[in-house]
Amino acid sequence: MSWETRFRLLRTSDSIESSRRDDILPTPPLSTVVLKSTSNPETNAGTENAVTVRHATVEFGGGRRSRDRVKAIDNVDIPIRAGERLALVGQSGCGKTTLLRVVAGLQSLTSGQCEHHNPGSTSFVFQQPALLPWRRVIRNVQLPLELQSGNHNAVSARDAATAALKEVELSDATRRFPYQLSGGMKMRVSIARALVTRPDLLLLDEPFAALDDLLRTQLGELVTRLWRAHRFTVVMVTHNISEAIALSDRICVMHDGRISSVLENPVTQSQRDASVERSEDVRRTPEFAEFYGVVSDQLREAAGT
Ligand SMILES: Nc1ncnc2c1ncn2[C@@H]1O[C@H](COP(=O)(O)OP(=O)(O)OP(=O)(O)O)[C@@H](O)[C@H]1O
Repeated sequence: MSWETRFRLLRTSDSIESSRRDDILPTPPLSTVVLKSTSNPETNAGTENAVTVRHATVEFGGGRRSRDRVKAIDNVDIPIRAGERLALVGQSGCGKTTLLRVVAGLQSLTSGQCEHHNPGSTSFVFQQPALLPWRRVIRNVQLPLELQSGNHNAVSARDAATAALKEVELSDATRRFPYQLSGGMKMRVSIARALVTRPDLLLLDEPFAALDDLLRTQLGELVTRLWRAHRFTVVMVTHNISEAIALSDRICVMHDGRISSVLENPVTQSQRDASVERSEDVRRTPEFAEFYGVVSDQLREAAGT
């Protein structure tokens, strides 16, 4: 089955399919997933939500033996506002990645709904950049557009890839192969590849976890700059509280498959329209320290420690 066909098979779980998408796409090797979206004015009335997750439950494994079944997420309700940056935090195994995969349309639900309200595309950035080693940087970035159009030599795709690489400050590396790049450069290529389709929704699954602190901060600032420029909706999984505070508008604390609290982030809200570029400046503010304490307390409370 060609990648193009596989991508067409992926779609949002408006009415949830029972077929396992995992069977279609065992480990997505690309960071970009294009989704068809639905628009339902009734369910989005009076709101500006990009996605609404309702009573979402995902159960894995066990067959008929209920004791072997795992509820990765359990009756989760979360509206994701258009243009916001939502961070998912919580202990390992609490269901963050599963929820993100549900939003991406990569994970079918056992029950409940995930509805995308606005037409547009969704891009996914994984922890591993997963670049195709035989393709030069520019052709890696072009790939989602080629898959969308079926045209492998479109000048427009090359132009869009060139522009996306400029945005991530990699104009000098367009002709290189992935093996010629550092870890941070590979991640920037992955971000450029995610942005080249001009997504409405950007999903990040611990994208910087494998990188050192400085690089992590710089890439976080890059994502903030890109978000300011394009105002797409961002949902990000992270284990790092500082990163969640620096890069989100709301923080969703999860525990044991459930959402235990959703916190409005006062730090980025006060900085939202200010031109604070260096996240170190944000991290030094008293608001940051105070909110860090609030998020830590919520995580501890959720875990009962
Ligand atoms: N494909 C699967 N088959 C069986 N169980 C799964 C599968 N995927 C996830 N799980 C289980 O579902 C639960 C939630 O997993 P998930 O990966 O969503 O957690 P997480 O919060 O992202 O964890 P981490 O922070 O360690 O990445 C865990 O108990 C996990 O073992």
